[in-house]
Amino acid sequence: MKGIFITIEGPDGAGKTTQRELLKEYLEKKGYDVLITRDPGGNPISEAIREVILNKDFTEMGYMTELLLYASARAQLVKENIKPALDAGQAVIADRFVDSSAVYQGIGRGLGVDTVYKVNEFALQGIMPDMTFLMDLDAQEGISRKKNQAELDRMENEKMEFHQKVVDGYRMLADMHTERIVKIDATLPIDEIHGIIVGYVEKKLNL
Ligand SMILES: Nc1ncnc2c1ncn2[C@@H]1O[C@H](COP(=O)(O)OP(=O)(O)OP(=O)(O)O)[C@@H](O)[C@H]1O
Ligand SMILES: Cc1cn([C@H]2C[C@H](O)[C@@H](COP(=O)(O)O)O2)c(=O)[nH]c1=O
Repeated sequence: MKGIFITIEGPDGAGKTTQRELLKEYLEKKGYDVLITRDPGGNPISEAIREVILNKDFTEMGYMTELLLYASARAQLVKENIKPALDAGQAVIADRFVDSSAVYQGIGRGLGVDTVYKVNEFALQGIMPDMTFLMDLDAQEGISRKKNQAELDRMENEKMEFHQKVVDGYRMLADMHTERIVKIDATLPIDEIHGIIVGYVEKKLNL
């Protein structure tokens, strides 16, 4: 049996992790075996790559290096965590996936969305999300939600212009993939957003 793969996307601080946890609880109550994970991360190798990518001292990192490091972390995440879980029939909920690369590296860094998907083809092993929820929030509001502004990482430290490109890129991607990506107003209260997500998931899973 093949499981279901749900991703939660959006700019930094948009509420992705909050919604991932609530959806996990909901699906577990419904009897699903759930794996939650994050990209980059989710296993020791991908977490180690994450440390390198987000290190705020590595300001000299090239955009192509950045793209390849995200793809490497994702290759290990797919191999070690996501593929085995889906093969075992689990529900996988990931905080970010390849759409983040499309938007941050493809659009934000200007490498091009096609280049991003081409590079990631090797990492994905044919796996794409069944459903994606986009937490749609303006860039400034997302960054402002981060409690400790002194601890912003290398990506969060980018100029507001970059973060706004990311937000616009997500909106464009959602408009291009309405069959998979659901855009949600992330300024709504947490419970209301959870209710909207549950509505879509119930429909998809016939719950
Ligand atoms: N709908 C909401 N309205 C107001 N605040 C929210 C909402 N959802 C989450 N928050 C708060 O915003 C902050 C960031 O939330 P969260 O960590 O879930 O975002 P994130 O998108 O996972 O962030 P990151 O991109 O850094 O991983 C937290 O303090 C959280 O409690
Ligand atoms: C997967 C992925 C992520 N990013 C960026 C987005 C965030 O700024 C960080 C990840 O931090 P989070 O706390 O897990 O949200 O990395 C990216 O630029 N490209 C990607 O593919």
